[in-house]
Amino acid sequence: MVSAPFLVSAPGKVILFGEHAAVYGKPAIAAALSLRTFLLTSNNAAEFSDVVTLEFPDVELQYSWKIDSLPWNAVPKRSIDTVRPPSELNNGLMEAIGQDLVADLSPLQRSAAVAFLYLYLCLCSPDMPGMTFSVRSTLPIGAGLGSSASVSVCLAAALCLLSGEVSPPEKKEDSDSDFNAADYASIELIDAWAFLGERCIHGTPSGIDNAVASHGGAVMFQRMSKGNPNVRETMRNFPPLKLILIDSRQPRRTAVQVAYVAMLLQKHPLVTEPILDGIHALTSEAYKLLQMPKEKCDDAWEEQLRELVRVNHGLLVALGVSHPKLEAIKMATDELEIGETKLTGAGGGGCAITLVKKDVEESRIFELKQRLEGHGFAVYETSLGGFGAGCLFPTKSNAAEWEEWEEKLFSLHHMLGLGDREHIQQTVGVGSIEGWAFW
Ligand SMILES: Nc1ncnc2c1ncn2[C@@H]1O[C@H](COP(=O)(O)OP(=O)(O)O)[C@@H](O)[C@H]1O
Ligand SMILES: C[C@@](O)(CCOP(=O)(O)O)CC(=O)O
Ligand SMILES: [Mg+2]
Repeated sequence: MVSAPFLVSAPGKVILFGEHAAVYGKPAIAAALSLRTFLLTSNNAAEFSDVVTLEFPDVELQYSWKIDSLPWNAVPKRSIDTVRPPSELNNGLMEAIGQDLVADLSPLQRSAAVAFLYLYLCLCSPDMPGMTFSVRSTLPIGAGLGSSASVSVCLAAALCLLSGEVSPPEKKEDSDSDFNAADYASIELIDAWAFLGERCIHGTPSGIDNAVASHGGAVMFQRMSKGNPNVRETMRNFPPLKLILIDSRQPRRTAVQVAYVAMLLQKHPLVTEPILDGIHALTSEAYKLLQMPKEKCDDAWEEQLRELVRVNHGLLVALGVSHPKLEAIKMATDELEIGETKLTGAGGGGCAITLVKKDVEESRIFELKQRLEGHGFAVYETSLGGFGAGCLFPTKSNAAEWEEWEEKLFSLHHMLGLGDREHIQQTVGVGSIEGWAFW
């Protein structure tokens, strides 16, 4: 069991193939992003020792609850012989959280607050001290890069650490080395709790986003039904793909997009099922290609991968989850013959990825960026396949900084004038400062 203050962090993700179909038990391929979410857990001052507080400045949310007014009685009893939480939300607890505890919040804020309350009530106890949970992210929110899962993983990790369900990770040299069984068990547990957070945020997640946000790297993921364990194949020799990530800046919510596909499937099963099967088939082909030894990754290999990107986008358009702005991005990359483009994540807005052709001159990529930025789109430079969830504790060498971080980086009050989210990555970011350890 650890005590505050401490930081946890988890990455966003890019789905390369298979979004939406993943919700229906088809395989999907995704990789962790270098853009991440950070959560600071700190102890409240004495006068606020009876409240638990959320500070989520990215969604302009600040909310406190009196700890003893929370519905502790509605928390389901955990079976003593199962460590992992069930994969379904408990209806009684969801009803007890209901609308009253999160009144006046926008849907964007409410889903995050409900995810927090659900995990807090399940993992903590009324006798814990008053604490503040402050979230900041370098990820765009609601843009298909798994911000919800990275927040859910951060919440699950912090609350599991506080309750003693997991211990801080051993320090490792890099993500692939030094397998540690205790850390593996811990991150599996964090992943399972984070899945429930994702359920609170968008109803029927496949689990791929929280799997990548907790474990990091690149994975092939397949959700299994009837209590069978999900498939999660780590793709170790993931080839270095040249990708451009473009945010249409069109806001949308995953919950709405996923519900739309569910409606289509119910209304036109004979039409929709073959589309999902087509996505399944192309993801399986892409998986084989991405597993090829390096010497076989030639021009023909690259072309096949790009073709699959194009087909995947076409099938997502058929499912009705594109958006005119995503089509404008695709058209620009097609016109400049940069490569093949698909939407990534739930679509309806948010991000697209372009798999760039090998021989494209930098000047054309520059032109593309200018054109896209001219339309108000954001072009992200990021790398794929990094670390999963990790944590950072105060040490002798960083003790002086903690107070400043709490005040200047994570507080809603101080943050409002600050603007630049990249500041957080430079100040406490993974890779920017020493001391992070990953499960
Ligand atoms: N930085 C953040 N602070 C607070 N809540 C966040 C943050 N990022 C994401 N969320 C939560 O995740 C939701 C967005 O998730 P979603 O619609 O799945 O989009 P995506 O995961 O593609 O970004 C928000 O409504 C909010 O509840
Ligand atoms: C549409 C879906 O396949 C991915 C959603 O990702 P995001 O929330 O848009 O980042 C849903 C899921 O797999 O849970
Ligand atoms: Mg999401």
